Amino acid sequence: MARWDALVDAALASLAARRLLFNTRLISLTPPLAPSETFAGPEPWDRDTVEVQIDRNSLQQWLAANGVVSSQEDEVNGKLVLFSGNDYMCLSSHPAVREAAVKAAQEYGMGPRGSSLICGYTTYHKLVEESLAELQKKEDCLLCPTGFSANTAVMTALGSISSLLSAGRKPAEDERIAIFSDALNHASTIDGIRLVERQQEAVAFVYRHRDMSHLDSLLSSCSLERKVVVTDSIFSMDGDFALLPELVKLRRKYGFLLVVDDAHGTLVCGENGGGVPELFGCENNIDICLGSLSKGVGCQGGFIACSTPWKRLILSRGRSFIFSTSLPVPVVASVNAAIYVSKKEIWRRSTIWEHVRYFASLTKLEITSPIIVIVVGSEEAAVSAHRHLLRSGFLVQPIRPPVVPPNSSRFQII
Ligand SMILES: Cc1ncc(COP(=O)(O)O)c(C=O)c1O
Repeated sequence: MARWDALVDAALASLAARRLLFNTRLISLTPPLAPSETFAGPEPWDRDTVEVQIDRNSLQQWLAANGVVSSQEDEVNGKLVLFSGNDYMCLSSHPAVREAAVKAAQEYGMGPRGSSLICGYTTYHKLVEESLAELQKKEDCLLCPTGFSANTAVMTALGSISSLLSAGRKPAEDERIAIFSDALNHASTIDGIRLVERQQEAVAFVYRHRDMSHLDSLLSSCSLERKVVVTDSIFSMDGDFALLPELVKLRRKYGFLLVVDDAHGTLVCGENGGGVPELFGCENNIDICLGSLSKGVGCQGGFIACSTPWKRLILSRGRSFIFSTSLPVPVVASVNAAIYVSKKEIWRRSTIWEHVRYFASLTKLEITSPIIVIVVGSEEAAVSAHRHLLRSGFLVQPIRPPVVPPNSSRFQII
């Protein structure tokens, strides 16, 4: 989007003039070797990611929580099958991922502990940024401590454009950024928007969940020029996809900046694991694609894939990136190994989708993504079903108000 490119360039020039344009400072470490072994199908360790041992006291406490009185019959053997984790690809327990973390820890401990702008950015971080940029078909990428901080960093950097271009005064109303956000976006996006609203750098418009005609009417009646639309790619509480092709059409019509949080799609969706943008073939029409490294990648951290000028702006103005310690080297080494494995063991991705189809055929529910949501209604019904599931050996966390609206308590099965 030419308009946004010009705005980012102007913001960067303003930062440069004030000597506030930062960059990461590379600490040189010997690059990690490629993992020694990958596998043609599931192995026993894959079970480690979906099975946990719970001691009897904890289990009693879980059962007793929420006012439910537990009883003798509540004694289960303590081994639970997890349906509440986000480790879609079962990569967290992969030998290559473990080995990479161990090796890096032995060689470097946790690595230099500081913000990436001070001393926390190493050859390992750079390598992972490069492979994520390639995966997301973007020019560049920035690693962040978490997916949450990636979202707030993007929002504060966006908001800073209004301040930087308003020559030292509070941005006038027509200089603010109009952020259009899906009603069911993740808390990290919402908090990021709240921050920039508080700074009077942006005005937020919340459109009804996936309602493109509502978004269209909000966009057409908004006189602010600097428009941004932000959406999750898969909504974690409903398990449905953002309508990316329709958003791309609206982007063409209005010239807004499109920001997608692909936290649940990275490695999971698309032929190469490029996420929901790859699934819909619209990577080139998404300006900023961010995500989490704690879900499909099975490790920890967040990333922002974008153009180099955007990266420069975010690392100079994204407060949750600047003022936070960078990811430890063993974690980054494990992310590097996980991405490598996901390219080699493509059966992992197809297995997820086989499971989705199998679950749909068993339950006859209309299921479209690997986040399966079963709405049970009242909190009491959810707590009682949760207890029943626990006693049957399944850990499926109920999601209740205020996270979801009253009377729509549900199970999120991942
Ligand atoms: C859509 C979405 N965005 C961002 C996040 C935050 O990611 P992280 O756990 O890496 O902070 C989550 C995690 O729950 C999420 O579901």
